[in-house]
Amino acid sequence: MIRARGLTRSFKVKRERVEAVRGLDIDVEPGQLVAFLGPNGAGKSTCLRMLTTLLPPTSGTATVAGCDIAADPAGVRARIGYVGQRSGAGENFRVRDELVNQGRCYGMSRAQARRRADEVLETLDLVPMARRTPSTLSGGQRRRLDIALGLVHRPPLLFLDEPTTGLDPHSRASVWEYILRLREHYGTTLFLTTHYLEEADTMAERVVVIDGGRVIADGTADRLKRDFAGDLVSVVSVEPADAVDLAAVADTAARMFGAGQVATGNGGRVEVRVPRADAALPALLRVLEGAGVTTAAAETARPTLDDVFLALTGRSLEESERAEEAAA
Ligand SMILES: Nc1ncnc2c1ncn2[C@@H]1O[C@H](COP(=O)(O)OP(=O)(O)OP(=O)(O)O)[C@@H](O)[C@H]1O
Repeated sequence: MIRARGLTRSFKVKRERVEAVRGLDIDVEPGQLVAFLGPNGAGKSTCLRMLTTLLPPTSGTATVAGCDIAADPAGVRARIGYVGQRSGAGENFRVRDELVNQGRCYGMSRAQARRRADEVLETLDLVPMARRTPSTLSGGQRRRLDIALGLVHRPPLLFLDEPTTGLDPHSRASVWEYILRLREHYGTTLFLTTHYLEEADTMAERVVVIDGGRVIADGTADRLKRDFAGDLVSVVSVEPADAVDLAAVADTAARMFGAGQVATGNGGRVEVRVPRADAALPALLRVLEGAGVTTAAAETARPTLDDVFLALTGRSLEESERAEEAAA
């Protein structure tokens, strides 16, 4: 459904050159739900805008829904839907008329466009809002209208740029319900961007992590966690922090388990990342006991996609988002 090779885009800002996307290679099979995950400015929207023909690449090639983005952009546009970050709906027409107008833009007859508008209103549970103007809708309803607008011409492939950003948790869950429904009922291929880690984790079958314009990881959330993060085992000793050499204990543990990350911290805490916590915890406790450390508490945690991002980049995606929000 999508095949991109070496897709690159740079911008000139004043005298500086911004490399927004640096050589994107990606293949997406029909029916897949792919989440593009990355921090602000990673290059997600620029990738989407190139794949949807809204922005020409500086170099590279891509075929989307069977059409080449450079040679046949009209063919691409006829076969895809695109829901951008900003709402595509106007303010003057009623919801149903917006959808009918959209159908007409895609060359449908008035009767066809009306029929199709009614179908998408039904699919996205917008029938009660059909006679209202978009400005009277809630954030979540409006987002559903945006998705409906992207679906009027029955595209087999739908791009969504941050479909849930700015929505409250209830509306986010509802938008996801409709996204998943599209896939289940119509087999729509879905390619979306998000910076919500839990969404990418629980909803997408494939997560493509992008940072600094480059894909740095690509796979199922479970696979990425297994390959790049591992389970976290934390053990707290009862000894005062300086009574035992916890760093030496942690080093021993790391050698035993091939641990990815080891940390010893305040309050006599030893943390190791291991492929399997259930196997490592008893052995770690034995190592600690052998070193004369009495354990007060031990716990294990499955990794998150933020742990994957941290392992790959040395930065926490969640923390960088919080810092940006605080600065804004
Ligand atoms: N039209 C433009 N002119 C100049 N620079 C741009 C333009 N569009 C994007 N950029 C720059 O390209 C880089 C990637 O931006 P992009 O919008 O693709 O990131 P993103 O991952 O979608 O971020 P966000 O999550 O904030 O939407 C950023 O450094 C951005 O400032």
